[in-house]
Amino acid sequence: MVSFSQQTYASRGEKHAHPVIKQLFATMERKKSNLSLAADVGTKAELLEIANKVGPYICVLKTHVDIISDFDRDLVDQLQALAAKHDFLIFEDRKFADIGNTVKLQYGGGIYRIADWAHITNCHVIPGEGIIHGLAEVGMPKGRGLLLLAEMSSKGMLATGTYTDKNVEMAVNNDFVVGFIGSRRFTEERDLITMTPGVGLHASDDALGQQYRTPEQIITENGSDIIIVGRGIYGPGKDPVAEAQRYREAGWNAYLNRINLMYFPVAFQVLFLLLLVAFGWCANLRYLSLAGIEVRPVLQLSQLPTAAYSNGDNVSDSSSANVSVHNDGLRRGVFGLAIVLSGIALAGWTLCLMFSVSPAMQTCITLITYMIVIVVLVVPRRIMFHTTRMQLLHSLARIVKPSMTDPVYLCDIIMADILTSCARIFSDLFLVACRFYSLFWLSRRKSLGSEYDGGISEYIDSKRNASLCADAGVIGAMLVAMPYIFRLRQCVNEYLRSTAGSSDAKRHFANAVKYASSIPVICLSSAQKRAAVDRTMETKYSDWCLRLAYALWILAVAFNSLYSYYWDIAFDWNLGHLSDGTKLSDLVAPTEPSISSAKSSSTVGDADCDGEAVNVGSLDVEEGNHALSHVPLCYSSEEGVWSASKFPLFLRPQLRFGNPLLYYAAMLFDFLLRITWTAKLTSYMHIDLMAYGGFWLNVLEIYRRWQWTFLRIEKEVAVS
Ligand SMILES: O=C(O)c1cc(=O)[nH]c(=O)n1[C@@H]1O[C@H](COP(=O)(O)O)[C@@H](O)[C@H]1O
Repeated sequence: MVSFSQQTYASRGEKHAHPVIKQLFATMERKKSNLSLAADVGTKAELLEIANKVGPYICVLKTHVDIISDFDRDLVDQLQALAAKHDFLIFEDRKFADIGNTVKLQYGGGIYRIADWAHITNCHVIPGEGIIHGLAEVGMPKGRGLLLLAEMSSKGMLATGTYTDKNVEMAVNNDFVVGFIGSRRFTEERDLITMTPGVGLHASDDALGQQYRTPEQIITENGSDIIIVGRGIYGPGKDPVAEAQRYREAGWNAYLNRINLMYFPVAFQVLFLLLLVAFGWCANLRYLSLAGIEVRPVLQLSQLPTAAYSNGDNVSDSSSANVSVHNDGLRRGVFGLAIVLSGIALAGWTLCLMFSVSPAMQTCITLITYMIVIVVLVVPRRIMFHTTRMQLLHSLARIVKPSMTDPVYLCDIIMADILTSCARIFSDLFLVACRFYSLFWLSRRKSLGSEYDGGISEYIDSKRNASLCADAGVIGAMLVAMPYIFRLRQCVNEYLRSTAGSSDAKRHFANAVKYASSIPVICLSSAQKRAAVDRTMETKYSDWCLRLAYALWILAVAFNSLYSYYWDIAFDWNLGHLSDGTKLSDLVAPTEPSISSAKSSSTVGDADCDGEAVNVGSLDVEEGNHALSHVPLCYSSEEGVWSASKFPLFLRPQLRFGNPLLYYAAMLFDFLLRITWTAKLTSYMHIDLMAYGGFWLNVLEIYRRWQWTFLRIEKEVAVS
C-alpha cells in the first residue's frame, strides 16, 4: 500500500468517507491551495477584513473566536458568507480539553455555538476518549469533523511519545475524528489529515516559544497536508495578500514535489537524468569531432589495461585516420546503449502512468524496470554494445578501487568528475530504495499486526518520522560524498606517483584539497537537516546546532565553490591568462606547464604578432571546421613558442573552438552554476521549493559538467 501522502488530494477526496474532508480536498484541488490562515486578530472588523483579503488563497480559515472582543451572531453570518464567496472551510481552534459532558455543552451552546458554523474544531485528549464521544454527539449529526492535537509546535511541548501514540490510536477508531494537529503524517491505517502550525518561509522561532519550519519540511518531507500560517501573513509591515500568495505557492509546490513522486517518480527522474548524461557525452564526442579533436588518445583509451575491449563494437572505426570516424566509433556505442536504456525507461514510466491508480503496481513496475536496466548493463554476453558496457563497468571499477599505485587515466578522471555531478542523483536513488523498503515494511507490519523487528525502519519509526526515509539522510549524505572521495583518491594517487616536490605533485595535492573541501559542505548540509528534524523533536542544543551548522556551511560552501571555480578556469581549462602572457594561477598557486613553454601540435604559418591582423593557422583540422577561422593565434618562429601577446583577455592563445565568446560564455555559466547554492540564502529564490526544483537543479549541474567536459578535453589538445 502506498502512503496517503503520496496520493493526490483529489484522489483522496474521492475515496474519503467524511463529508468535511471530501469538501476540503475538493476545495484544495480547486484552489490549488493547502494554506490555512490562522486569523488571530482581536476584533470582528479585523477578522472580516483579513478573511476577505486572503480568502481567495486559502483552503481553511482558522479562527479563535474567544479573542474577538465584539463577537456577535452577525460575525458568524458574515464569515459564512465569505466562506461561500471565497470557497474555504472554517476551523474554530477551540482546543477543547474537558470531560465529555462539559465539552458537549461548550461545543454546542454558550455564546459561540461553535458546532453550528465551524466545519472543523479540535481537542486535546488529555481527559481520555470521553472527550471525543462528547464532541461527536454534537458534531456528528451536523456533519462536522474533529482534529486531535497529537503534537504541538511550541518549545517544551509535552505531547510526545506515548501520548502522541494514544492520539493516533483514538483517531483511527473514531469516525468523527478527521485528523490531527501535528508536524507530520501519523498513520497509514486511515486517511487522517494533518494540519501543521508553526510554518514560516524560514525556519526560526518567536519570542514566546513558537517554532517555525518551512513548507518544504512540513509538506514534502514530513507528509503533512495543510500548513497553518498566522503572523507570517499579516504580521507587522506585511502585505497579507502578497504573503498569502507566497505561502500558497510555497505550500502547493511542496505538495507538487511530493506528488511528483507519483507522476514523475524519482526513480524515473534518476534514470532520465543518467541518460541525459549519456546523451550529453554523445554530443561532446560529436562536437569535438567537428573541432578536429580526437578523444581516444586524449582519454588514454588505448593505454587502458582493458584496451582489448576496444576490439568490440567500435574496433572497425579505430583503424580509420578520420577523427570524426574515431569519435563516432565511441559515440555509436554510447548512443546505442543510451537508446536501448531510454526505451526501457520510457516503457516503464508509461506503464507506471497507466497504473497510477495502483501504487503497488507502480512500485512493481519500477522495480522490474530497474532490474532490466541493470541486467542490460551487466550481462557479460557479447551482445548489445558489449564494448561500451565493459568500458563503462571497467572504468567504474577502476574509480571505485582504492588503489594508490595504479595509473590514473584521463578517461577515469573525467568519468569520476561526471560522477561528482551526479552525486545528488545517487542520493535520490537511495531515497527511492529506502521508500520502497519502507512501504514493503509498512505493509508487512500491517499484515503481521504486531510488533516489528529491528533495522532501519524501526529506527526511523522510533524517531516518529512519517516520511520514513528522512532519517536515512546520513546514508544519503555518504552517497553524495562517495564520488568526491573517489576523485580525492585519484588525486592522492597521482600525487604519490609524481616526483616529490615537483610542480605536478603540488598541483595534485592542491586538487586533492579541492575535493576534500567538498566533504565538510556535505556533512554540514546533512547536519542542518538533522538539526532541523531534532528541533521538531525538542532535542536539547538543536537550536544552536542549527545556527552553527548553517554558519559553518556558508563558509565551507563558499570556499569550496570559489576554489572549484578557480580550478576549472585556471587548471582544467587553462584559461585566465592576462594579455601579457601571465597566467592568473601563476600568481597564487603551483601551475601546470606554462603556455609560454607549451608547444601546440598544430601547424601554423608565421604571423604578424604586432599587427592587428594575425594569422589564423591551419591547425590540422578537417575541412569545414569553420570555427577555427576565428582563432587569433600567433606564433614566433624565432623562439619556437607561442607568443602570448595576441589573444583575448583571460583566455589563452590556443582556442580550438575558435570563437572566444564560447569561452567567455562557458566561464560565466560555470560561475553561475557553481554558486547556485547562494539561492538558498534568500527566501525569494528557494529553488528547492519550486515544483521539480531538485530535478532542475540536477539538470543544471549536468549541463555545467557537459560544457566543462568540452573545455577539459579541448584544453588537453590545445595546450599539450
Ligand atoms: O492548534 C493550533 O492551530 C496550534 C497548535 C500548535 O501546536 N501551535 C500553534 O501555533 N497553533 C496555532 O497556530 C497558529 C500559529 O500562528 P503563527 O505563529 O502566527 O503562525 C496560532 O493560531 C496557534 O494557536
